[in-house]
Amino acid sequence: MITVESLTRRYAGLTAVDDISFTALPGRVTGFLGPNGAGKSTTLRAVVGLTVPTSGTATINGERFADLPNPGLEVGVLLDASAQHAGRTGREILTIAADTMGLPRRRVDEMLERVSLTPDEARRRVRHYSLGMRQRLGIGTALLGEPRVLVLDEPANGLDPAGIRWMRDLLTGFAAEGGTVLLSSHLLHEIEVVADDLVVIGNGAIVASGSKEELLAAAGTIVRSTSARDLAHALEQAGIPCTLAGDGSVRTDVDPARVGSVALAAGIALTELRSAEGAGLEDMFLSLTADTQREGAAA
Ligand SMILES: Nc1ncnc2c1ncn2[C@@H]1O[C@H](COP(=O)(O)OP(=O)(O)OP(=O)(O)O)[C@@H](O)[C@H]1O
Repeated sequence: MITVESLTRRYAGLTAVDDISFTALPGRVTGFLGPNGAGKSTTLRAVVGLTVPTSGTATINGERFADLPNPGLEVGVLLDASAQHAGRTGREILTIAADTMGLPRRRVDEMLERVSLTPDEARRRVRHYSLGMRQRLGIGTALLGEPRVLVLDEPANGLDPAGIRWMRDLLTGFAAEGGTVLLSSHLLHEIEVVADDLVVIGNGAIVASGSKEELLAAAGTIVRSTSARDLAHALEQAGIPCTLAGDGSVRTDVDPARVGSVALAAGIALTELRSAEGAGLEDMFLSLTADTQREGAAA
């Protein structure tokens, strides 16, 4: 289990993460989503001890990462697949990791096979690896110590379609055996398929968290008109809070019938009116983060 409690991280003049709390539970895949610069990497780095919080805590099974005696046996981490030493071969990287964790060398061969790196690829230097191969090696390093917790930043990055499916099966299988997975991704379809729980962050603050089903069901109404601004104004005049999403739609928590009657009374022609339920993660994401999206703000 990963527990983040009142975590704040400030850099000179900027609060990257502002008093956030959430948990990633065993047996579940928790997807961590947010627009560029929202604070995802900062949070994941704090969880694995690479960033010191300004205040608050992040713990893995109740312990701070820095206090874990042999962290690789408890938590597998893949934050930046390109951060591996480019001059070493894939096999050398896994061997060094196995030695550091006190694992038998045979684990290296098992892991190369598990992440589908061939003996020939394992002998190549990492600088000659494709992004997808680096990602596989990174996953291999993360899984080497058979940890019960995984923390992954954009794990599907660079993988081909078969690789993405492989990663998906690996993560759901890991959670099905009781493991805890916390992963960030911009690939919303991937998150939608793989995640049980979601934590959505915008501008350093949590804007939503809960089970995927709960969050997708509570998505409200999506409406479009020839002028989104006029529609938003009419809804606000009628006391209905709404947001202008980055894709030009207007989102609100009230039901479609109410929105339709306000539009009719205001003489606004609608081009789309529907319940957001079932609209999927992308719509939910855009509506929740509308205030913090660069494109949304520009629009
Ligand atoms: N070492 C640092 N020094 C100063 N500012 C930083 C540092 N690391 C992150 N930031 C700032 O903190 C904010 C959050 O960055 P972070 O990398 O956590 O976002 P993110 O959600 O991972 O974004 P992306 O989706 O683009 O990867 C950004 O404004 C970023 O510029």
